[in-house]
Amino acid sequence: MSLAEIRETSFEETAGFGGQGAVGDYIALLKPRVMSLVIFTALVGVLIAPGSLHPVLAAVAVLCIAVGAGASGALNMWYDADIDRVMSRTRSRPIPAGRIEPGEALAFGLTLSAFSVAVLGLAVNWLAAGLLAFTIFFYAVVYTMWLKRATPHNIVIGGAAGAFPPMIGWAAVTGTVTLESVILFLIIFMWTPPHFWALSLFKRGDYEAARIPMLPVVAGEDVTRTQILAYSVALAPIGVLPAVLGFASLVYGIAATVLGIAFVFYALRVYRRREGEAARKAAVSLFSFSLLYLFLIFSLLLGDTLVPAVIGAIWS
Ligand code: HEM
Ligand SMILES: CC(C)=CCC/C(C)=C/CC/C(C)=C/COP(=O)(O)OP(=O)(O)O
Repeated sequence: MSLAEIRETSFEETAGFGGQGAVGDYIALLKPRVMSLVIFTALVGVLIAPGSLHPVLAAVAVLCIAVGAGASGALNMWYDADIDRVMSRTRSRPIPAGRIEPGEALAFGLTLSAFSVAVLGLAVNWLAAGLLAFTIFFYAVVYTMWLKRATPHNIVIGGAAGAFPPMIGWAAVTGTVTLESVILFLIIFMWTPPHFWALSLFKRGDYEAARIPMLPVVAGEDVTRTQILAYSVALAPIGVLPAVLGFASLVYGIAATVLGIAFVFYALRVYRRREGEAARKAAVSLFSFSLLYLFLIFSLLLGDTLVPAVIGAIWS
């Protein structure tokens, strides 16, 4: 996280300086920082998929995924305003802080959702649009309205929503869902639990106060540490699969192996350091590294496609 969150400040707190319902508050409803990585993974899905999509349509596809992702963030904030009001990390968001009316946020989220799905379907293809609609529904309804408040497995199942964007990007170009796009999905799916549980270890008090059944609250910190390690150990080889299956290079394979080992190393530190400031620092480090890991894995996949293309263009 931006370490802004660790410092108890957030983008949402800096937004809204222009007064009630200012543009900055509407941007904050889109959860721009979290969504930036979501959008990057979708962009990589578009750029590495085989086949050709006109560059303008490719840009439209990424824009629609970005708007749809932001819209689902706004719907999440509309529904979660009651618990966001209780948690220190989220209480300055536009709705709990009273800068945006809940009804306005709902209308904003629904309008952008419908707009992004319709434009993607009309301009690109309806498989990608259907996947986008499903992802928005999964995050805003299945995760936010149901799982988040119902079960400590909320992240594992609900996290699937965050894993769809590269598959949507891939489908925008190819019109299909293939093994390659399923692997991209799996990487993010296995990455999400350690990403979030690391944060929840040092934000446990917030979730307790809001009565959200996150794993450390319900099962305890030791179980959470074991789960983090288990998912990290599973993630490391899945991150290498693109090279093993032949749709990424040896360079990618070596780099993904090193990154996977580093991920397990950070998870092991969380597992071993259980007390006081050392425990908190280990969890913060794993959370920060999780963001770097996903960014680098998708950057490497992009490099695999772009570098040969650029070299080819220079030589020809
Ligand atoms: C259900 C799944 C997920 C949960 C519960 C979750 C939860 C969180 C939370 C609570 C934060 C703290 C900061 C904030 O509110 O801005 C955060 C930060 C972040 N998450 Fe996740 N996350 C999930 C999935 C994802 C996915 C799939 C991505 C990207 C592919 C992602 C990317 C990020 C980024 C980039 C940040 C840092 C934001 C900043 O700089 O402040 N997250 N996540
Ligand atoms: C294309 C598309 C629709 C993409 C959506 C991608 C997606 C579901 C990303 C998950 C991001 C996230 C912050 C989840 C946490 O919600 P939370 O409510 O637990 O976190 P909070 O407490 O910060 O609100």
